[in-house]
Amino acid sequence: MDSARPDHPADPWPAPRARGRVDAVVSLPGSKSLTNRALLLASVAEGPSVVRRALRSRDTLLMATALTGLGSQVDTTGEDWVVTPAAFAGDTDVDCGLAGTVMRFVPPVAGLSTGTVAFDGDPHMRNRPVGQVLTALRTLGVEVDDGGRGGLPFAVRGTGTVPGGRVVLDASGSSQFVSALLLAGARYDRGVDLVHEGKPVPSLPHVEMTVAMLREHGVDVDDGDADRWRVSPGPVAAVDHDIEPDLSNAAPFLALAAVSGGSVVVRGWPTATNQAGDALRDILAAMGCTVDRVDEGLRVTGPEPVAGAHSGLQGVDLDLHDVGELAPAVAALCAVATSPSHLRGIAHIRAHETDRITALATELGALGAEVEERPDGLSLRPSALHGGTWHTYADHRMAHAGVIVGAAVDGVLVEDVATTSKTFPDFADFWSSLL
Ligand SMILES: O=C(O)C1=C[C@@H](OP(=O)(O)O)[C@@H](O)[C@H](O)C1
Ligand SMILES: C=C(OP(=O)(O)O)C(=O)O
Repeated sequence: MDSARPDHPADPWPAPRARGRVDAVVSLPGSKSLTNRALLLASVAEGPSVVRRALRSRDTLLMATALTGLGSQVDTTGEDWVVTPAAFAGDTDVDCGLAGTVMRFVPPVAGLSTGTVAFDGDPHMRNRPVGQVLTALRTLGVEVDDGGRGGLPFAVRGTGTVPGGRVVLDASGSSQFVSALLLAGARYDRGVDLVHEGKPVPSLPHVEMTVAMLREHGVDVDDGDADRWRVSPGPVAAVDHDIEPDLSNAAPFLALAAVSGGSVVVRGWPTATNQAGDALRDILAAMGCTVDRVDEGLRVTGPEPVAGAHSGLQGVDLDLHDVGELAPAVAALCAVATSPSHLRGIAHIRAHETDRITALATELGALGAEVEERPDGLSLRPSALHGGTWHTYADHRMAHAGVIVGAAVDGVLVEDVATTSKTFPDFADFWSSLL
C-alpha cells in the first residue's frame, strides 16, 4: 500500500524517527469528549444548535449517526455541525463501534424514544463494561433487554418517558457510567439522584466536564456532596458550543518535542478547561520539559537528549487515576526516559479500547523495555530499546504510544496505525508531515 495516502497508510507503518530536534506549531482537531457531549445535549435540547469545529472522526460520526437514528437531524457536512432535535421515535439500530461515549451515553436517551433501540458494536466492544448503566436504567424505569449478558448486544425499549429518581451504582469501572445518566437526567420526569458506591470513580475531570456542560444548557445540577449528583428535571436549553482542540490527542505531538529536545506549540490551548489532557502540562514539566504559554497556544520544549540514551527525559512516579486516557502516551515517554518510572491508579484502563496495561507491557517489553505489569499500573526502568512491530489492538492510543517510541527508536513498525481514526482524522499523514 502507498504510505503517502493518508487514509491508507502502509500496514505495518514504519514510524518516522525524529532525527534532531522537532520544532513545530500544530492545530489539532476538536475534542472527542466535548463533541460527543455537545451532540447528545443538542439532541435533547429545546431547539436547534451548532457544534462549532466539531471533531470529525469515527467516534463522533458514530454518535451523530446514533442520534440521527433516534430522530434528530445532524448535519455533519461542514466544519460546524448543525443539530435539529425532534421527538425520538421508531425502532432503530445503534452501532457503538468502539466508542465508550456512544455505548454509555446513548442508552439513557434512548429510553426517551417510543421505539426499540438495539445496540451493538465492534467485537471488543462486547467486553467493555456497561452493565452498571443498564441496571441503573432499569431502576429508573427503562426496559432494557440484554439477554442476561450485562453488555452488548442489548436493546432499550423506550416508552417516550422515563420516571427517573434515585439510583445507586458502582462507577469505579468508568466515569462514563455517571456522565451517561447525568446527561439524560433532566429529561426524566423526576430527574436523577445518582449515588456512587464503590472504589473511587476514575477520570473525574470527565464528570466535571459533563456537569459544566449541563449547566451551560441551563440544567440544575447539585454536585455538592462527594459521590452524589442530583439533576433536576427540566428543559435543556439549546446552546451553541465551540469545541476545544483535543488535549489528550495533543500528547503524541507534545511528546515529539519531549523526546527530541525540540519545541512544539499546540494552537488554541484553552486557559481553563475540564479536559484530562490539560494535565500534560504538569506531567511533561515533571519529566524535565519546559512548558509555557505563548501567543499561539501552549509550548513544550524538551530537554536536550542525553548521549547514548533515547531522550533527556526524567522518569516519574504518577497516579494517573484522574487522567487514565493519557497513560499510553505517558508510558511510552517513560520507556524512553533516563530514570525509572511508576504509573499507578489506572486499573480501570484495562477496560478501555483494549487492556492497556497488558498491551503496553507486552509491546514495550517486546522492544526491549524493562517493564513490570502491576494490577493498577506499570513500572519501567531505562533500557536500550530496539525496533520491531508494535501491535495496537484496535486502540488509537496504543498507536499514539507506538509512534512516540518510534520517534525515539530506530525501526519501529506500527501495525494498524489507521486505528487512530477513532479520534483523529488522517493521523499518520499529519504525523509524517512533522518529521
Ligand atoms: O466521558 C468521556 O468522554 C471519557 C471518559 C473517560 O473514560 P473512563 O472513565 O472510562 O476512563 C476517558 O478515559 C474517555 O477517553 C472519555
Ligand atoms: C477510553 C477512551 O475512549 P472511550 O471514549 O471509547 O472510552 C479513550 O479515548 O482513551
